[in-house]
Amino acid sequence: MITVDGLTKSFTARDGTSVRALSDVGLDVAENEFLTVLGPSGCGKTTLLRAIAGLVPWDEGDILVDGVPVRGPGPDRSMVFQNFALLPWATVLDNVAFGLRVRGVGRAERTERARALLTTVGLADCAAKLPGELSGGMQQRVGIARALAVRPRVLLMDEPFGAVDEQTRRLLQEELLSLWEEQRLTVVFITHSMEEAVLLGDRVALMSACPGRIAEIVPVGLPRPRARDVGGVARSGEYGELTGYLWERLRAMHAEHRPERAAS
Ligand SMILES: Nc1ncnc2c1ncn2[C@@H]1O[C@H](COP(=O)(O)OP(=O)(O)OP(=O)(O)O)[C@@H](O)[C@H]1O
Repeated sequence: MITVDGLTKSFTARDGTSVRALSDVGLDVAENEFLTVLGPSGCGKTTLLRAIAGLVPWDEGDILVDGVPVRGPGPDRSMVFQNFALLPWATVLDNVAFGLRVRGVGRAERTERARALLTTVGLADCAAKLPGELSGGMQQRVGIARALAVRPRVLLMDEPFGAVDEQTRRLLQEELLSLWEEQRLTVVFITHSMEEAVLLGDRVALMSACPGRIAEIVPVGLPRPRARDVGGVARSGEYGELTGYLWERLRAMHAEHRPERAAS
C-alpha cells in the first residue's frame, strides 16, 4: 500500500554543512499492516515519517500510496505526534473536530463524529475541557481521536507514547491495538523502545544511522489479537528472543559510532 523507493534526504545545518538524514531508503508497507520503525537516535525515523505524511520535501526517490505519488499532505494519511500538538485554546471536542472543519464538514456532522470518537477513546466526559486540563495520556487519546476523525487509511505515529508514564503507555498500547484490530488501518509507528516495537508490530523496520537506512526488516510472529493481554504477550519466549535480537543489533550500531565504549 505504501511504497518508499530510493528515498534520500539531506538537511543543511545552520553552519552550512550538509547532513544526510536518509540514504536510499526502501520500504513496502502492506494494507492493514502495523509496521513499527526502530533505530538509534538521529537515524532519520521522524524524517521518514514526515516524508510519508507529505510534510517535508526530499531530494531523491519516490513515495507512493496505492500507486499514487505523495506530493503533500492528504486526508488518506493522519499523523499523531509525541508532544500531542493539540490546540491549547480549543476544547477537546473542537480539537478532535479540527481536521473536519478544515475540510469543510458541517458543524452538526463534525460534532457527531468527534463525540463518537471521544467515546471510543474513553473521553466522552471531557469534550468541553481544554487540553491543559487533561493528563498526558488523556491528551494523547485526544490526539489519536483527532487523527482518526478524518477517517484516514494510514495512521503515521511519531513516538506517540514517548511522553507518558509506563502504566499509561501500556494502556494506550492496548487501546491502539484494539482500535487497529477493529478498524484495520495501516499503521507506521515510530518508537525508541524494542519492547514496544515487538508488542505492537507485524514487522519491525530496523534503521541504522549516519546516514539513515533500513538495516533489516524483522518479522514478528507473535499471535494476534494482542490487545487484551499485552502483558501476557510480553511474557512469551518469542517476545524475549525478538527484543533480545533487536538489542544486539542496536548495540552493534551504537558500538560502530562509539567504538571506545564497545571495547571497555
Ligand atoms: N530541520 C532540520 N535541519 C537540520 N538537520 C535536521 C533537521 N531535521 C533533522 N535533521 C537531522 O537529520 C537527522 C535525522 O533526524 P530525525 O529527527 O529524522 O531522526 P530520528 O531518528 O527521528 O531522531 P530521534 O530518534 O532522536 O527523534 C539528524 O542528524 C538530525 O540532526
